[in-house]
Amino acid sequence: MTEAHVIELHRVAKHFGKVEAVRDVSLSAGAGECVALVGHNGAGKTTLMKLMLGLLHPSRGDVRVLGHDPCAGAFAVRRRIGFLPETIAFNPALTATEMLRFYATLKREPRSVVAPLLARVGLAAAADRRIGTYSKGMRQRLGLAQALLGEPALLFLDEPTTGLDPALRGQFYGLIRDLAGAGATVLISTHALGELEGVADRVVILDRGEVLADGSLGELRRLAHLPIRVRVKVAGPHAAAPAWLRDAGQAVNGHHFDLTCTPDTKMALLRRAVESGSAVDDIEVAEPTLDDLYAHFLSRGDAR
Ligand SMILES: Nc1ncnc2c1ncn2[C@@H]1O[C@H](COP(=O)(O)OP(=O)(O)OP(=O)(O)O)[C@@H](O)[C@H]1O
Repeated sequence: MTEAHVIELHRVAKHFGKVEAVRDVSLSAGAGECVALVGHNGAGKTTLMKLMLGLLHPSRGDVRVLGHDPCAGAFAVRRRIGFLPETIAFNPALTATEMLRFYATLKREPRSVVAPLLARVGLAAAADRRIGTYSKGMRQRLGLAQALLGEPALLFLDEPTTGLDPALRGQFYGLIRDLAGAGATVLISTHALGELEGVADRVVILDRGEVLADGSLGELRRLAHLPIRVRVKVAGPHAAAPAWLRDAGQAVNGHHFDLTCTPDTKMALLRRAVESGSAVDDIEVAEPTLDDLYAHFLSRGDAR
């Protein structure tokens, strides 16, 4: 196995009876890479993760994880993998320390790893409280601590931020960035492309079991070539606005014109607005959001 191939899927398909959950998917991930699997409900994200975890056999194609067939179930490979499932149920009567010690035993890790791990996910102060008293965010961090047992080389996180508030989500992603920075390969599945800026090195957009797009957010933005929206506020009424603005823009509420441009024409448009002097009061530039990007690729999928 080379560094470039911590995960390698070649033309993988998975059928459940007549349901084609995954169709002809090829993807790879290298050491230290954080890859997001993004797609609506039923797109095939969990199925793909289960295939990589060796919990499902592919109907077709080849899956290699850390250089091995995950279905072989070799303990030496499994112990290098961490998994945070979409829903994880802990015994509410146990404390976080007791629960993690139990998981540490399963992974053949010493008990001494538990306290530092709980501190790492911000649960040191609550380590000896029963899990039944934990908030959703605390349970999620405990789930992450469980996944981090044994310093895994490969982490699978299935919709890890569902139900977390923005501050906790930020902390969670901070931890994930640190792990990837330390060389772990991280695979995150999510519905929310919008929260992946600065987190994922690569985004794989899935739809009905197929890969619609695979690249960094920058690459996907370039590929989509979505328009940039520019809103210009004029000093007086619409009719008194400079002629170029009345020709190129769409008049909206009161003193505004909406225009669109591309990355190539943006600066020329802004210069023109600035050169209009006191006739222009303000300029707002709205780059396409990640949600716009997601909608764009999904609409291309619909056109197939
Ligand atoms: N064990 C199974 N038996 C039958 N169908 C299944 C099974 N597991 C998954 N599917 C189907 O495969 C498709 C993909 O499901 P999967 O859970 O992988 O999607 P997902 O992208 O993870 O969705 P979600 O975001 O809702 O978790 C769905 O149509 C689902 O109903």
